[in-house]
Amino acid sequence: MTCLYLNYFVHGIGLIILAQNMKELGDLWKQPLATVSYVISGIGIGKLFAYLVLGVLADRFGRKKFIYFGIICYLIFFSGMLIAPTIQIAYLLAILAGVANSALDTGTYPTFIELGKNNGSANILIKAFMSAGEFVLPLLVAFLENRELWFGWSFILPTFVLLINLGLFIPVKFPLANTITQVSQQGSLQLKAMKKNWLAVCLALYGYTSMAIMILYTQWISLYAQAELNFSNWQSHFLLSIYSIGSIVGVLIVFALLRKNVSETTLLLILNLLALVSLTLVCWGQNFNLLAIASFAFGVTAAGGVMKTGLNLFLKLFPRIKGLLTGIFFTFGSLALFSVPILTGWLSKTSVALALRSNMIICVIGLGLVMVTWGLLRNTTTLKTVRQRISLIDRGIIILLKRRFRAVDQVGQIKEQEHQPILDRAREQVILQKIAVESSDQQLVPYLQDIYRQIMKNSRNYQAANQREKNLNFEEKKH
Ligand SMILES: O=C(O)C(=O)C[C@]1(C(=O)O)C=C[C@@H](O)C=C1
Repeated sequence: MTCLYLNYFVHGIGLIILAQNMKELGDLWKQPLATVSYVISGIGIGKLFAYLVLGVLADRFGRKKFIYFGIICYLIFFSGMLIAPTIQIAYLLAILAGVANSALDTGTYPTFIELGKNNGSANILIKAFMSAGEFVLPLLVAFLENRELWFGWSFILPTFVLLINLGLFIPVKFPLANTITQVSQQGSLQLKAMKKNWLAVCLALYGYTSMAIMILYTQWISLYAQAELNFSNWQSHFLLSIYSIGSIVGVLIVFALLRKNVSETTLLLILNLLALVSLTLVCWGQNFNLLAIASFAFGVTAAGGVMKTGLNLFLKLFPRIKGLLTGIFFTFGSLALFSVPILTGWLSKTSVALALRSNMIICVIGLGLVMVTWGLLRNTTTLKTVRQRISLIDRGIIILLKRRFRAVDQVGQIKEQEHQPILDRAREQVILQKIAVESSDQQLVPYLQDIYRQIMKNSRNYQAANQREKNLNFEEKKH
């Protein structure tokens, strides 16, 4: 299944290749930056129209065909971009890249689930391969620029990888598409319809902002560093690469925290807050080291799995329509892919700084959405959270019971020395009486008393067993 991941390495490159070559493509097509930015928006358009349709079709017709389709579309995109005779054709090719992305996603994600593997870790690996692509490409672009080599090599590399991957992919056998999805009630939220509607709106919009924040950043950071801060070519592209490394680190952190049962809403809240802080530093800092650190931190917090965490939360809200929700969430994400380049292209006519800094507004809106979500979900209980609480209480009870058994054992020893019987009805009666007095909830008294009868029965058995064992040891020593 390596080829499924390799596709995402290429996809990571595809996401930023136009933005990273904006100047060169502008020269090639004899168009200003803003027009190249419009072309980039084509990717979003492609995804926008393809996600829901391809998602439904991939469920029906099997996954492999759609991954083939994705690879072929990407091949046409990467190789065609260099020879696109007009800006319109370039736009069509960008749309094709968006379609390729949707086809890969709708084919790959369900496949991982159908493979029965831990899809959490598969998702992490997908993201890691994507980030690897996003990491390698800016370095390659900077290398080509510095050596004054043809920028087109950055398009030839992914074409080459795709061709190799196609060869690897042909013999791969796919699991049968499993159309029955189990509805997991675990973790489904018990909320009022009104609250749910608001949450759905917030989270769908979060699909937009969480994607927009990343797209805007990757599109403008290198240009901003060059144009506004006079950073060298290498330094400017490095900022994007270090952001990609940050995103990989972020994915690992989010993965680890979610496995430790940190709540999704808390995680989203903290990450979005930190993303805003690091973005502020990037937007207003001047020093390269500071920007590099802030860019890394922004990668960790804004591109390290927050979008996926938002989606997870969304799916928990309505566990019966996961497929549709994934489509809706990614459609909102695609809206961002499509609209951000257009809006920022327009802003860049004023200044590149304005284009980059507009990300602050999106970041604040994203944080607002997460805060509303957090507010709506506060005090709500899920099966998972209540069970977590019970497990914690049980841990405490076990510690106390262990102590009780130790004390009971001591009583047993004293009783044996004093030749008293183990059973002491009077004492048991006192204990049961005390429970009735001490329990603030009278309804619980019979249940508590029953539990204590069991505890004391087990105490007696434990005492008897210990006495027997002691005597046995004593007999053995005698012989
Ligand atoms: O207090 C005692 O005599 C005990 O042995 C302890 C204990 C208990 O579990 O609390 C156990 C058995 C007796 O019948 C009464 C009480």
